[in-house]
Amino acid sequence: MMDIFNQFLDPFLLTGFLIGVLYFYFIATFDFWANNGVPYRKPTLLLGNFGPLLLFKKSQQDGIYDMYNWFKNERYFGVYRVRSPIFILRDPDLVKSVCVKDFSCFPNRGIPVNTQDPLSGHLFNLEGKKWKGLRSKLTPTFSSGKIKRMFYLLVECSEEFQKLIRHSATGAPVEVRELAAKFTIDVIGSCAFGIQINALANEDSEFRIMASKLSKPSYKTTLWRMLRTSMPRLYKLLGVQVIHPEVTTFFKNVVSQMIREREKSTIKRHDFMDLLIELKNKGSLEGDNGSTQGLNEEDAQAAKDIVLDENSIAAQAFVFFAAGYETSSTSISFCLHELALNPQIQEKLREDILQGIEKHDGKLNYDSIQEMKYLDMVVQETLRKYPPAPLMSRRCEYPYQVPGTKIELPAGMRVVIPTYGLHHDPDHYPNPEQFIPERFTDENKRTRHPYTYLPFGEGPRNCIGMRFALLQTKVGIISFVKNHRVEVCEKTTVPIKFSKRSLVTTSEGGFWLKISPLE
Ligand code: HEM
Repeated sequence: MMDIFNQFLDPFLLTGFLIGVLYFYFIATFDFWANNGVPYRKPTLLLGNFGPLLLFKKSQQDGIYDMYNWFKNERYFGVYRVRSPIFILRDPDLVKSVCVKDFSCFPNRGIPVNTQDPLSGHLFNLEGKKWKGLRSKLTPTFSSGKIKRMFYLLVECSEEFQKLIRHSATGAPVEVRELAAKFTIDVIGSCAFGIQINALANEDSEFRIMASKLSKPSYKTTLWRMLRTSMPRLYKLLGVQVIHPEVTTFFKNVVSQMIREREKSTIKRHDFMDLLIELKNKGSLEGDNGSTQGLNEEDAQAAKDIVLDENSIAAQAFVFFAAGYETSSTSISFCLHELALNPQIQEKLREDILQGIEKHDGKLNYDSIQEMKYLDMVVQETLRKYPPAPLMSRRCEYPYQVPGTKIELPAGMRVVIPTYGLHHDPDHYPNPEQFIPERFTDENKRTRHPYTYLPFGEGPRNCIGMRFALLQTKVGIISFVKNHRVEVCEKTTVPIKFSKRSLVTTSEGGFWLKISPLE
């Protein structure tokens, strides 16, 4: 007996045994799709079907596009991320079922979160009743009325932005993403945190430093993210903090200081910080009895039960910043890139913008932007060709029979909506690589399935900041195009190469363009 035990302790045998256990652990799930009659591709040990993405050989956009095209005639297919099966939808009717019709089965994204992180309790991460309560509470802060009152803050930032654009219009190549990011950092800083950051003027602004820590993930955070999807239990057990502690401390301090200042002052700025503080102190917004309207009794109670304390305000302001600054600045940059490649579209856009401003006594106001129809089409086409979020995720909360099939997804299954694949499918968008704003005339939109266009997601879990995001993206584009021409230069990359590391769709080497003032 002792002999067998000693033999087992032999380092070679022990290593062999452990390798065997690990091998069976990693392949144990690999028959899941075959057993369920779902089309799939043979996965690779340790990486599943995500090898090129996990090893940074491909961008998320290219990876999703390839997967989407593996099964051209199917409504759905299965893949493995490391060892976890994931169900991917191709049929827009199924997207509608998951996001809207059967939302009660898919209310959460299923991205593991470590709640030890003080900023983790934000809307994007929360689940179940906590999410529903907070979403109902926050929705009125994004109403068109509230955003209209904030518009003057966007105009202030746009004026600073135009000075910087004028300064950069020397005819030499300019990296426009850097400029656009300074603008969106200023806008979100001003509207969400209530402070004038002045990233546009101040190269060393702390907000800019924190923003770059957020958008450029280090090798360490990338590895943690891999662990999060491949071994969520271990990830939670280790209590890993994906957000850098320095970033957490910074945002928490900014918010506590702001709350203290605002509570002493009687001046209203009408920004998100004012609204969040009002929610903290009064439970709902003045003149708004709608935050619990349309909810059943249980959900209305959940909304009332949500108490916004200082930590929670910091977490919401943080997610508005994290979800809003880079998505909008890259959208502005992609749009400028396309305008430089398509001078006739740029000309038509400028006319639309100048006419809109002229109609409103030469002023850029909220209403004039709503009337710029061609601008809206250009922005929609930009978000189609370059959706900032290339995919969306949902988790099945209880066994779900996929409509029109005999397939039953078990509780816990991740379902992915491949936004980038749908936006580049020639069956929905002929010549998908061409930039054609006319795809978004009312008439053309009516000819398409609405669930083939998903830049802001869909259903009750869609982007709460959509209205604000569109507004700041449009103000950013207007600031450029109104008085300046953008052109390609020797440093412009055509076609764009997507970054292999970034979670948000962006170009690998930046967006280099030439800016010149209009005569
Ligand atoms: C062009 C800019 C933007 C794009 C393309 C975008 C896109 C998205 C997408 C695709 C989602 C996930 C939707 C889903 O799962 O169905 C999302 C969620 C979210 N976005 Fe945005 N976003 C943008 C800007 C903003 C801004 C400016 C804010 C805040 C000020 C914001 C706040 C949020 C929040 C809080 C969520 C989570 C909502 C929830 O889970 O209830 N986003 N966004």
